Formats: sequence, structure tokens, C-alpha cells
Amino acid sequence: MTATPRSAPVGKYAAVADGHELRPRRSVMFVPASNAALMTTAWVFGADIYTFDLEDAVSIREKDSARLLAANALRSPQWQGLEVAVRVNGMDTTFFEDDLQTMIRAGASMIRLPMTDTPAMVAELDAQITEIEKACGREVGSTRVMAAIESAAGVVNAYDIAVASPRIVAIALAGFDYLLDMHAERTKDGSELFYARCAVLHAARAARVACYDVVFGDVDDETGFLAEVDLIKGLGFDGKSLINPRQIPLLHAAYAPSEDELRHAQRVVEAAEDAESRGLGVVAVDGKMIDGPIIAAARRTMLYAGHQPIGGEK
Ligand SMILES: CC(C)(COP(=O)(O)OP(=O)(O)OC[C@H]1O[C@@H](n2cnc3c(N)ncnc32)[C@H](O)[C@@H]1OP(=O)(O)O)[C@@H](O)C(=O)NCCC(=O)NCCSC(=O)C[C@@](O)(CC(=O)O)C(=O)O
Ligand SMILES: [Mg+2]
Repeated sequence: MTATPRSAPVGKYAAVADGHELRPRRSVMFVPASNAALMTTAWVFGADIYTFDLEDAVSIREKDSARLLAANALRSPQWQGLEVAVRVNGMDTTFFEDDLQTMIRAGASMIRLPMTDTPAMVAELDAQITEIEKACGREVGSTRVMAAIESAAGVVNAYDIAVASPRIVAIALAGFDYLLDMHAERTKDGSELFYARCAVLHAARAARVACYDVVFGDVDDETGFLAEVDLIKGLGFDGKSLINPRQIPLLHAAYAPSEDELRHAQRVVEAAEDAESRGLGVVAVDGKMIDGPIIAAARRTMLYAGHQPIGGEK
């Protein structure tokens, strides 16, 4: 099943959504749900989206206790007001149904589906979530989905996956499983990921959903991490999946605009608003015409610098 792509602005969810809350969404940090200490403290780290992990960070014998810890955390006051996704176990596992039932009933606002290979998987997930939402009295459609693309099939099907349900707000490339599937090896320059990064990004942009890059596994290699962030920011990713809180401020700083970029963005937004109030169709800044995409990019720049651009992202 494939649905028509939404008419929302490109990558809109990265900055907007969630009850129209206007804020950047760059860092998506995994927190192993089996670790009670992390689950009670990790909320302080300032990730844009936390992801309680029930899948690969949790050993088989801890699956049930991790599910309980995640459900308790979702209901606890510390995590209220933060954006939290839950990575459930794969649809082909015996844990999946319990994970989905328990997390949605506990109030998870987003499910991260691992190993999303086909749009049919998303359609099936959508149907199951709808049943659970109805059964527990949650608004139907209120649970969002981030689909993780972790295989060659997933990369090939990325656009169909991204438009398979209106619940999908983002897709994320998962480097470890993808490279395993490809029989490829991780290198410092990331050439082995280049095709997948571009394919997944094109799918996300065409489907108007956000797009997140792979986990960087060596948490002590700050230089390597920053080089990778520089690359993926330039390619157009909204941000990155992370595994360690030390990576959050590095990512946010790299995505923050420079003072010059911010000053220019402010002038573009002011000029656009002035033109709008005077009923002018075309406007120029420094002799250059500014149009819709330039104004939208300027508003996004202001948002990423911590400003609330008047008029919101258009
Ligand atoms: C890497 C390491 C062991 C290093 O530990 P270290 O202790 O040496 O780190 P330190 O920096 O010293 O920690 C400083 C303080 O932060 C605390 N702290 C650390 N990490 C924290 C955290 N994540 N959340 C909250 N708190 C945290 C720590 O407890 C300490 O607290 P305190 O003692 O009080 O000072 C640790 O980070 C960690 O376990 N990470 C999570 C690993 C994980 O989730 N893997 C699964 C997701 S990937 C995957 O599945 C592949 C994928 O599927 C991905 C895809 O789908 O995209 C694919 O296919 O590619
Ligand atoms: Mg994986």
C-alpha cells in the first residue's frame, strides 16, 4: 500500500510538528531500556528525540524487564514534555506484539521500527497501531512512526516505505545492519554508505519526512564524529542517530548557524515579512531575489539558532 506524499514542507518534521511545536530535531539518542540507571537519568542530556531501545541494546533474557522499565519511564514525570520514541523489536520476533501493545498503552508518541524492508511492513504496523489505539482509547493516528532502513531492500524501497503511512514522520538509515547486509566494511570516509545515504535522503525529501543518518560507533573519536557530521549536514540530513550523550552537544553545535548566516537569515525573514505586509510579490535582499525556498531556509536557520521566526516555517 502506498499513500500520496503529504504536501508539508520538505523535512518539515525535523523542525515542526508534535502539536505544531516549533523546534529543531537533530539528535536522536538511543537509551538501552534494560539499563535502569540510564532510564532514570538520561532525560537531562538534552537530546531532541530520545529512543528507548528494546531491540539490539537489550539481551534476550532482559527483553521483558526492559519493556517494563520503558513503560514505567514513559509514565514517569521526568520524561513528560520530552519527545520519546521507542525502538521495538523487529516484526518477525516473538517480542514485537508485546512491545507494541505495552508501549502504546504506556503513551509512546513514536515507534521506531527496526529493519523496515518493505512498505507492506509499514502498512501492517499502521493497522496494528490503529487497533491498539482504538482499544486503549488513544486518538487514532496519534502514534507516529520512524522507520529504520537497515538493508539493501530497505534502501531500494525507501520512498515507498516513507509514504506507506501518514504516521511516518522520519526515516533513519541504520549503518551497522545495512553494511552487514551489503557485505561491506565501515571506512573513515564513509564511501561504502554514500549510495544509501543519498538514496534514503532523496526518498525522505520526496516524501516530505525527516531523515536521520547512521550511528557513529566510536564515542571517543570526536574528530571522526565531527567529520561525519560535517558530511551529512552538507548532504542534507536533518540529524543523526546517536548512542552517547557526549555526541549531543557536538551535533547541535555543528548544526547551529554561524553569526553571518543568522544575520542574513534575519534580514531575509524581515524583508519577506515586510513585503508580505505591503502586498508585494517579489522582494530582494542585497540585490538578490528571495523566494519561498530561500525564506523557508532562513526561517529554519533562525530556528536552529534558538530564535522563533515570526510566522513559523513555511
Ligand atoms: C557506547 C557506550 C557503551 C559507552 O559507554 P560509556 O559509559 O563508556 O560512555 P561515557 O561517555 O563514559 O558515559 C558518560 C555518562 O553517560 C551515560 N551514558 C552513556 N551512554 C548513554 C546513553 N546511550 N544514554 C544515556 N546515558 C548514557 C553513562 O552511563 C555515563 O553516566 P555516568 O556514569 O553517570 O557519568 C554507551 O554510550 C552506550 O551503551 N550507548 C548505547 C548503545 C546503544 O544503544 N546501542 C544500540 C543502538 S545502535 C544499534 O542498534 C545499531 C543500529 O541498529 C542503529 C540504528 O538503527 O540506527 C544499526 O544497525 O546501525
Ligand atoms: Mg540495527
